[in-house]
Amino acid sequence: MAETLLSTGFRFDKLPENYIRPESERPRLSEVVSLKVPLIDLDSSIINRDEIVTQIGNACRDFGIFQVTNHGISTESIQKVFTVTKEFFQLPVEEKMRYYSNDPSKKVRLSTSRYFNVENEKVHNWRDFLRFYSNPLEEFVNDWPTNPQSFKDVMGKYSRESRELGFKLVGAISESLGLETDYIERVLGKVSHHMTMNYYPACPEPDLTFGFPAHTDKGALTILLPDDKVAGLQMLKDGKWFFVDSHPNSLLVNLGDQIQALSNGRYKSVWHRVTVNSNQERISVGSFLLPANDAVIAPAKELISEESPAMYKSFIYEDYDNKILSGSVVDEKCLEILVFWVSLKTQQLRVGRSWRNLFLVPEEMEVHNLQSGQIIEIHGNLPMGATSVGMSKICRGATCDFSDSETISRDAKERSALMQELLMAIVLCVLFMSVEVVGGMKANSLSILTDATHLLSDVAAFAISLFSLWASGWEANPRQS
Ligand SMILES: O=C(O)CCC(=O)C(=O)O
Ligand SMILES: [Fe+2]
Repeated sequence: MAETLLSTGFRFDKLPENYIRPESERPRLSEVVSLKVPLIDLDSSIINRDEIVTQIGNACRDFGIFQVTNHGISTESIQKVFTVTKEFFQLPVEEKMRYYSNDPSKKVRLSTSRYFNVENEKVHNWRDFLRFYSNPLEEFVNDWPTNPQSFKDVMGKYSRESRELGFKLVGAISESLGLETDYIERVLGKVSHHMTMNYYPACPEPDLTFGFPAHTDKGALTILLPDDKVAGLQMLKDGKWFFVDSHPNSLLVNLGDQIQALSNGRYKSVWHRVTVNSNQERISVGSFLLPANDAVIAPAKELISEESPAMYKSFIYEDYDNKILSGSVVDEKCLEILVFWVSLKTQQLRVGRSWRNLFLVPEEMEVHNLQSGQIIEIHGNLPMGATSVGMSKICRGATCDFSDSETISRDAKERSALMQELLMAIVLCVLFMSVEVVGGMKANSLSILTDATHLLSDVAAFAISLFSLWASGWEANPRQS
């Protein structure tokens, strides 16, 4: 196990084979430029609260990530968090290994790469991390590291402060959606709070790997202490990756999947990733607000209307979390699994049988009225350069059963059968058309020739339908939903 940790003091001069990403998945560092994300001053004695709420709402809508200043956490407290983090990763390996585990359900856990079991990964990421539960503090603090000595004091204080700040922000986010201030907090229930200390050592070949590959955060809200001296955090905006420029003494706030679901997709959990650096290590500390395991997450009914139907099926957070921890949605946004996908594929296709009258009539898609047990579409929404498998799923009541290879293949079979029928219709039309063209010319009959052109328009219509069916099998990605 120890050999998988990176924070051993050993300096590699070449990237080990099992960290090298395939060509198409590499970070292309030289092509990425910086982007300033909105910077919001939370001092309500200077700025009117309504204005703060509006700014937060705009940032959530347009970026899914923003920075806050005057957040109430002292620079000294933040500095101490960085120092403790650095000291922890500098501890001798044997000392750190007391906390090492590959089991993602552990409440205090040092590990490496992503959150899942590193043994199941094909390609690792250039990152070690310590993740620990932090709420209620009394329940978990005893199991936290005792070394460095100030660990419990510093991290206990910061976790309490950042959690409180998280709740304030969640309140403002609720208001910005036109909901009651405590709406999101009520839905999240007895919120869990986790902290993660990330350590990205200097990397010999940063162009070939990631510190943390593209992902969205699974919870409601993340408050991140970014390393403002060493760049690394990138976000996806309008299909392009940007380095996030962080303002000194500010905290980065990014939305997680649960806010995307609760807001019925008005706000998006932001795709982000971390790249590494050839001569400098990088540190960051995340503070994660997560729903209670039994919280039922669904789009707020106030945000559902005729024009804006429910985009997500309701689900129980624990099922969602288990799906992520299983590692089976690596590189995908798990939330997209719950999307009601309004497209030709989920609309009922009624196919007229006559070769002249073959047509596709989409029946009313009753997104709001989908009952438990009905098939909804899942589609993996992948970061650029990654590959995915299209998926379908069946939801039972509020919970969702995520296993669906059967439905995937049934769906693909249906599509392929329809495509064959359309193809047959096109062939028949072209045959008849050819006969009519030849016959019409021989008989000098304008009416037969006109009928042939009519057939040509049918062929065009079938071809468009065929294309639509084919395209409905494409998978979504961060650029195209
Ligand atoms: O290290 C960073 O800047 C980001 C880390 C992150 O995205 C996470 O812990 O979820
Ligand atoms: Fe993250």
